Amino acid sequence: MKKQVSPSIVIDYTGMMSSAQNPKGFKKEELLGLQNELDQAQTALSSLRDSGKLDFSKLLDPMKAQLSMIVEYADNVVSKYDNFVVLGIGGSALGPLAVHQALNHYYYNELPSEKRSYRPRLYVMDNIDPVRFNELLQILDPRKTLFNVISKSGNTSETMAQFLIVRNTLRRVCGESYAEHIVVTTDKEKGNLLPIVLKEGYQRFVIPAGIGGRFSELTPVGLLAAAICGIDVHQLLEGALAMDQWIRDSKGVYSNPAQLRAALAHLSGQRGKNISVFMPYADGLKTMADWYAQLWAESLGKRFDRQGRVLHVGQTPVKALGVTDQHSQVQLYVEGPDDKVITFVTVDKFKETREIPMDLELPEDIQFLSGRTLEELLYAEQKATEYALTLAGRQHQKLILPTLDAYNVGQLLLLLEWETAYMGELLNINAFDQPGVEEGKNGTYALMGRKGYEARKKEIEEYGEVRYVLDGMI
Ligand SMILES: O=P(O)(O)OC[C@H]1O[C@](O)(CO)[C@@H](O)[C@@H]1O
Repeated sequence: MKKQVSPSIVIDYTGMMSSAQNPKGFKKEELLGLQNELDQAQTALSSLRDSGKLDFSKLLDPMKAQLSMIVEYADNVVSKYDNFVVLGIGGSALGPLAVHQALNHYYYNELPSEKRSYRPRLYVMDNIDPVRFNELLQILDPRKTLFNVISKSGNTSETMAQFLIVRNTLRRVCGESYAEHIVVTTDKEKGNLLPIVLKEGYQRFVIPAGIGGRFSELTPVGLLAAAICGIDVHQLLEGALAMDQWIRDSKGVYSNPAQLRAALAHLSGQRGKNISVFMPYADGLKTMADWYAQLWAESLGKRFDRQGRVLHVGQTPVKALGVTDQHSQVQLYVEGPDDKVITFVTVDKFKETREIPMDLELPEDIQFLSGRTLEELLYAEQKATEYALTLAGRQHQKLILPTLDAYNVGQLLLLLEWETAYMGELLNINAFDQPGVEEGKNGTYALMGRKGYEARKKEIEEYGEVRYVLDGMI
């Protein structure tokens, strides 16, 4: 008997399919034509999961057992600190940021303490721009701040640099108790951060070995920051588990949401749509687009297939925001090259409503706004954009969240993670590594003088001895 995941995200893929307005859309049979490959993908992913190589899914349930520890720690520290600062980059920052923005008050940090239930403000320092870094430290009192250093590898230069600066400041300001202001989330056994953690006695949370950074939001990476802000982390996991089960238990492209989304992405890629636009119509989901961009780009942008043949695949993810980008990007989406497939993300019921005041004196041409709501305007704009794209023969689909709450955000995260895994199978690539990033990391080590990288340093310094530069000399 079929079970309903409730309340469930709805995937409306009408705009991808052939219709009177857009005959260029896919026919139902085209998706069914991928079913064999999707079935093979499902079998392959299921054995990967059984063998501990798909832990973003497998460890979801066990993560529930760790939640009480995370929540207990969070509840114990919240009254001691005014600020909670995540230090991390990539998957160690984008997830915490996305969930924070989706589920907390949009101006959470500006709220008076009682409106935050006396919980700390949350900052996510995901870069090493010296101005931003200094300016953050200028506005925070280190004595009232808890820093969460997050690094799966424990080796990332940016995060280590942030950590070293903060540790120095804390030592100077807080003296012997400095270690109480640092909590580290990293691998259980590996990395350069771990020996320091063990030596200096910081509170520690573990990122499971089999979960890569961009798949790690529903581990202590994201759950701790969420629990600190009072987000319902149980519901976040419940939503994720419901989606996980839906995807693992359902068969066939027209039943399985990850198969459907991956199949649509794959077919559109084959038609030369090399760009995947992620366009939420909710400001709370703006940074979800950043999280999705890393997931899609690092997982699927690959030079080789699994047999080592050169492919150079991967759709470029583009982050957009409705309705803001209707006044910036949509012209290009409607009339520019037909190389994009657009995913709208909408919220059926916003947690707030706002009426536009009734004013019968208004000039006739803006009377239509009078007495309506901002959500009505937003929905109308989204639908109108969809229609304009359809008329222009552009493909699009929509993920509809019933509400923007922890349960549905958990579902959304898992859906996007699973469809990425499926897409990796369809492309016959390894979706879980990122060799292209390593080159840059090694180059940085070399240029910064890390031991063992001397030859690389020489190589980089000698590269481009002839330079082409326009420098304003006249
Ligand atoms: O959590 P870590 O190991 O510090 O890595 C941060 C990010 O760097 C990358 O390795 C490369 O961008 C990402 O995959 C990862 O999310």
